[in-house]
Amino acid sequence: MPADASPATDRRCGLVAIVGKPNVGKSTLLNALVGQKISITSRKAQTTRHRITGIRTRPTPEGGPGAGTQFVFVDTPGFQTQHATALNRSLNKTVLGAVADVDLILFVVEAGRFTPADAKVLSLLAQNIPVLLIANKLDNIHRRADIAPWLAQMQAEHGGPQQARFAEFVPMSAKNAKDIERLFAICEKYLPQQDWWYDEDELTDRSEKFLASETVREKLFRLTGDELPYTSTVVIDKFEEEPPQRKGQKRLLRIAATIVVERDGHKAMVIGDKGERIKRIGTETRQELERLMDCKVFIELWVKVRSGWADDEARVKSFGYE
Ligand SMILES: Nc1nc2c(ncn2[C@@H]2O[C@H](COP(=O)(O)OP(=O)(O)OP(=O)(O)O)[C@@H](O)[C@H]2O)c(=O)[nH]1
Repeated sequence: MPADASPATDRRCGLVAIVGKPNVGKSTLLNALVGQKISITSRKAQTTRHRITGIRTRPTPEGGPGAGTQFVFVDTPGFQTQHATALNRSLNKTVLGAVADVDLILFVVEAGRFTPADAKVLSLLAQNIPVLLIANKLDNIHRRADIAPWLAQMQAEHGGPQQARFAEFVPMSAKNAKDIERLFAICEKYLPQQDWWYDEDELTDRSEKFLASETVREKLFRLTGDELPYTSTVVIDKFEEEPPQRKGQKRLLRIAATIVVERDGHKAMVIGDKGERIKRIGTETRQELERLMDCKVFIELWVKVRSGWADDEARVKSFGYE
């Protein structure tokens, strides 16, 4: 690096979306790329349209001091759901907005398979953004030679000079550390040269609280489907941290959140039959927060109807931890 060059010129930073039909391995890939702990700060101007699910900053010492690439992974809720309605939901404009102006899209399929559902997801992606075809679960293909004809076919159908839909083809396994390294190296060049938006390793209380409300919100919409209006909100009423009681234990977060809806009907929808749905929202939120923040979580969820029903606020369910 020349002596007068600013470190920022050796930095890259950009938004990456991971999309694909359910069960192709998106969460596994995201976890492998981000690592176990999520580093997140408050929203920055550049990303107000996006919900950040993870950030990974990888220094490149050979580029000089401070050089490296920051990958900012954005959430694509509709693409990530485990339910059959996922594709319908993915048509939602909110979801499409989330991948409309990212720098790179990782389009995940299972190696050796390209189904109509995959084609549907692909058709929803903006044309002007580079898309990498991630042929995941390569370890399930026992003879590597078996994958070659399929890749050749994919190249012919989607990668030819007339139809360069995929910028690159990446056969890999999200469970293989070497493949993840290789994927980083491939992705890097698609992110613009600019300074990082986030500190390399920042994690604040405020951001954890933000992450908690975003996670409840995500589970809420994922588990209620299309019917619940996006005007429903989540308010964090309590966010308290207790240090570990003993060595080797994890800290505990006590969280209370209220889901605010507009109508009684929406409240019933959120609560579900015998409280099943809200219980699931709570359980999935707890599991995800425990994984993301490496702690124990105790979460209480309440549902409130916005218009003058404050007194009717019902404690629906509380969840413990072991
Ligand atoms: N053999 C193998 N299995 C994988 C790989 N990646 C993911 N899986 C498995 O595939 C299943 C689905 O993985 P997820 O990461 O939950 O998939 P997803 O696309 O996030 O699924 P949804 O949340 O339903 O959209 C899990 O059982 C994973 O363990 C891989 O590279 N190889």
